[in-house]
Amino acid sequence: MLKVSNLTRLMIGPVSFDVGAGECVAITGPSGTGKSVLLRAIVDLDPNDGQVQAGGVIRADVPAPDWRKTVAMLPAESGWWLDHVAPHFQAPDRIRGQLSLVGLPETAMEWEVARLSTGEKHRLALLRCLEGGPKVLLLDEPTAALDHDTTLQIEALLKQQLGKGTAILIVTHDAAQAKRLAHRILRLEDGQLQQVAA
Ligand SMILES: Nc1ncnc2c1ncn2[C@@H]1O[C@H](COP(=O)(O)OP(=O)(O)OP(=O)(O)O)[C@@H](O)[C@H]1O
Repeated sequence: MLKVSNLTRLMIGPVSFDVGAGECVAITGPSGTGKSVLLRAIVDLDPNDGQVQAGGVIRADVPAPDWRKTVAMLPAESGWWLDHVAPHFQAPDRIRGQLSLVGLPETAMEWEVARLSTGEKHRLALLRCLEGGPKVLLLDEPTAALDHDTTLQIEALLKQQLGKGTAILIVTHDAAQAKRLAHRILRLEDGQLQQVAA
């Protein structure tokens, strides 16, 4: 589903790897090694070299906004540019019914952004990422701000996505989470990816 070939950006690469439909690959590695830089390069937020394809779409052939409909990224810090939650979604009424999947009440759609906790922002941003039905999800420490039970709830949602055939590349420092979710674990160190576990 996701095919990365000879990608280079700053201290990374060239790296090549695939993530299949319905497959979850975890990226681990020391702090500052370039895990977020790698995700940002794949989603084409920063200049980089190499070829990236997703679901048969070649990144170089489509405008960036179309690419990001196919490959959606949840950054470590999500962006919020309006005062309230609802207008950040394309179809807030439809998403309202999904808030319980991330442990939030339906009223959260009406909340002011200024009151959101870090974990609430993360959970809402994940629903926002999923709204467009991306084929590939890039997740940068999606549960870093969450308690254990909510983390498991988010993981259940991610497993549902995997069941639908979404490919997931997740950066996590949580070895137990990588074990629970990932089919393969890659470690990024010195600019290169090494498979560390099946
Ligand atoms: N635009 C940029 N220009 C130059 N250096 C950058 C840029 N963005 C990030 N870096 C540097 O690249 C390195 C890797 O950053 P990155 O955020 O990818 O680390 P990480 O592996 O995700 O770390 P952590 O686990 O702490 O989140 C850091 O030293 C960072 O300062």
